[in-house]
Amino acid sequence: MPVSTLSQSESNSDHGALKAKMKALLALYEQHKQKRAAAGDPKSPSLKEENESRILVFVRVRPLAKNETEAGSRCCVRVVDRRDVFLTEFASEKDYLRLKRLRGRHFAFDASFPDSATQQEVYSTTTSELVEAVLQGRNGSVFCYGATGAGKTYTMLGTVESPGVMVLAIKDLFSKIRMRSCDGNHAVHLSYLEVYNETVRDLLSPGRPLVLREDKQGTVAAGLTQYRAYSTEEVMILLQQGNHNRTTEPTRANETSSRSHAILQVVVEYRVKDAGMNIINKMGKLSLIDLAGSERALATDQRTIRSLEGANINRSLLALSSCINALVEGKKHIPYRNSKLTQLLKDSLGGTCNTVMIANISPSNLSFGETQNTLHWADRAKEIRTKVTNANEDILPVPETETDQSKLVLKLQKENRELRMQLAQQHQKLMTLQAQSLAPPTPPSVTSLLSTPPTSARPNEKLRTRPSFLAENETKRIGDEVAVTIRKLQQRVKSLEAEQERVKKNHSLQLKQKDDVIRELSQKGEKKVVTARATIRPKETNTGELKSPSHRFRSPVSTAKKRSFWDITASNSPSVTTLNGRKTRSHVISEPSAHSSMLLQPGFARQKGVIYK
Ligand SMILES: Nc1ncnc2c1ncn2[C@@H]1O[C@H](COP(=O)(O)OP(=O)(O)OP(=O)(O)O)[C@@H](O)[C@H]1O
Repeated sequence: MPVSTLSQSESNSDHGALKAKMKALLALYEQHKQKRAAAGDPKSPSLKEENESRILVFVRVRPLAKNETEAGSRCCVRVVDRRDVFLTEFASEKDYLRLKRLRGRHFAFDASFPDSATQQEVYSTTTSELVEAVLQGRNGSVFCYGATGAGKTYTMLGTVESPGVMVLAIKDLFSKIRMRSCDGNHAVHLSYLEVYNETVRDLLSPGRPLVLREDKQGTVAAGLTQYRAYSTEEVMILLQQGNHNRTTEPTRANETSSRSHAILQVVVEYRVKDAGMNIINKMGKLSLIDLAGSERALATDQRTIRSLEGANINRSLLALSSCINALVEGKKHIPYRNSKLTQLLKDSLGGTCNTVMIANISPSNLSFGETQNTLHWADRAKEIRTKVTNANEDILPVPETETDQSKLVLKLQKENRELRMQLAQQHQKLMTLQAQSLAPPTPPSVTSLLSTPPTSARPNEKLRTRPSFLAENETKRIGDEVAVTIRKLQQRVKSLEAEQERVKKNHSLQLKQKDDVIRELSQKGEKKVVTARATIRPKETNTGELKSPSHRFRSPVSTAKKRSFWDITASNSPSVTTLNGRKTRSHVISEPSAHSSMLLQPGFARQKGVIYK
C-alpha cells in the first residue's frame, strides 16, 4: 500500500538532495572536528577521549634544494587544504609508453606545511599548545622524523635568523612563566644528549658515555648535566654549543648530516596561586627530539663507519617503529628495551605525555622512496594513543583488599624513610654550603654539588667568562636550589604521611564496618540461625581439628588463654574448591551461639584463614 503521495521521480530526487545535504553536513562536521583537534581543543573528542590523547602528527615539506633543481628533479609533493599531502609518483623517464601517466596518494594529517611555511607558523600550530600543557604540569614531547636532508634540524633548531621549535618553545616558556609566577621564583633546567651508535652522550658536557638507569621518573641518563638557564639568549648559546658537539658528517644527501638522535629536555618549575589563594607548585617537562635521518644505506656513503652508523640509526628507528606498531596494535609488551633511543622515548610514546610528531619531507621526486616511507610511518603514528595525566599529580589509589592496603602502607613507609634520608642529606649539604660561603675562597666541592660541568669541560667559553652569573651568585644559587629541594622533599614527606594516614583510616573503617555487621548478626542470632559461608584453607586445618557434622576448631587465641574449643555446625560437607590457585575446603556454617560469633570476628577469622563470601 502506498504511504506517500509523492511520485516515484519526485521522491527519488528528494532522496538524492537529502543525501547530498547529509554528505555536505558530514564533511563540514569532520572538517570542524579536525580543526578543533589540530588546534588542540581539549573538548575535541578526537583529541582527548577520556583519559587518552592521540599523538598529533604534522608534515612539513622543505623547499627544493639547489642541487636538486640542478639535477633536474621535479616536485612530487603538494599540500592541499593545509591538511592533505598529495604524493605523486611519476613514471620512469625511460618508460616512454607511460611517460604521461601519474599515480598518487592522499595522506591526511593534523596539519601539513608547504615549503613556504615560516618557523613561527610551524611552532604555533605544532608546539605552542604543548608548551601550554607543560606549564599546566603535564609532560610533552615533540619529535622530528624524516630522511636525511629532509629538514629535521632546520625545523627543530633552525638558524640564528630563523630559530626553530626548540628556541621558540623555550622563549615562550620563559615569557609565560614570568607572567604567571606568583612570587617571581621559577626554575628552568636543561639537559641535551645524543644517542650515537647506541651510546648516550652529554652534549652540554661531552665526556664519557652515559649509562641509562630506571628510576621513579622513568629512564634517565645517569650523570647527565642539568643546566639551570635564566634567559632565552643563554639557551640559544647552549643549544648552539650542544649542537656543535653533536656528531655530524657530510653524506651524499646532506652536507651536515646529523648522525645521532638528539634529545633536549626542559624541566620547568614555578609557583602560582589558585582561586583560594593557595600556592601551588607547577612542574612540567618538555622533550624536543631531533632524530637522525631515516635514510637507506644507498643515500649515505658505503664506507665502514657510515655503514655502521647507518645500521645503528636504522636499528634504533626500527626499534621505534616496532614500539609504534605495538602501541597501535594495543599489545601488552612494548619493546622499548630494544634500543637506547626507545628506552629514552618510553615516556613520550606510551607514557603520560602529550606527544607531537613532525614528519619532514623533501619535495623532490629523486627522494620519492624516502618521502613515501616517511608519510607511511607518520600515517601509522597517528594511531598511537597516550595517557593524559598531570606530571606532578600524585594520586595513589586506595586498594580494595586488606593485604593490598598493608602492602601500600609498607611501601609508603619505605618511601617516607627514603625521603627523610634524602632530606637529612640535603640539610647536611645546606649546612656545608653555608659554612663554605663564610670562608672564602669557594672550595671546589661547591661546584661538584652542581650537576653542571666542571669549568674546564664547560661547553661554552662565553659562559665561563660571566662571573656575575656563574661565580658570584653560584653559592647563593646552589643554596637556593638545595633549599627548594628540601622544601619539595618536605612537601612530599607531608603528602606521603597524609596518604599513609588516609590508607590506615580506610583500613580501620573497613574493619569497623565488618565488626558492626558481626555484632548486629550476633545480636540477632541468639536463637535465630545466622548463616555465613566460610572457606577454610588446608593450612589451618592442620593446626585445628575439623570434624563432621560438628566441626571443632582450636583457636590460637583461646589456646593461649583457656585452651577451649569453639563449636560450629557445618550445614554441608566440605567441598574442595580453588581459591587464588590454592586448594581450599569450603563450608556453609551455621552460627547459633556466641562462640560462633567470636569465630566470625575478623581477627580470629584472619588467623584461621576464614573468608566471608
Ligand atoms: N623549511 C626550510 N626552509 C629552508 N631551508 C630548509 C628548510 N628545511 C631544510 N632546509 C635546508 O635543507 C638542508 C637540510 O636540512 P637539515 O639539515 O635540517 O636536514 P635534516 O633532516 O636534519 O638532515 P640529517 O638527518 O641528515 O641531519 C639545510 O641546508 C637546511 O637549511
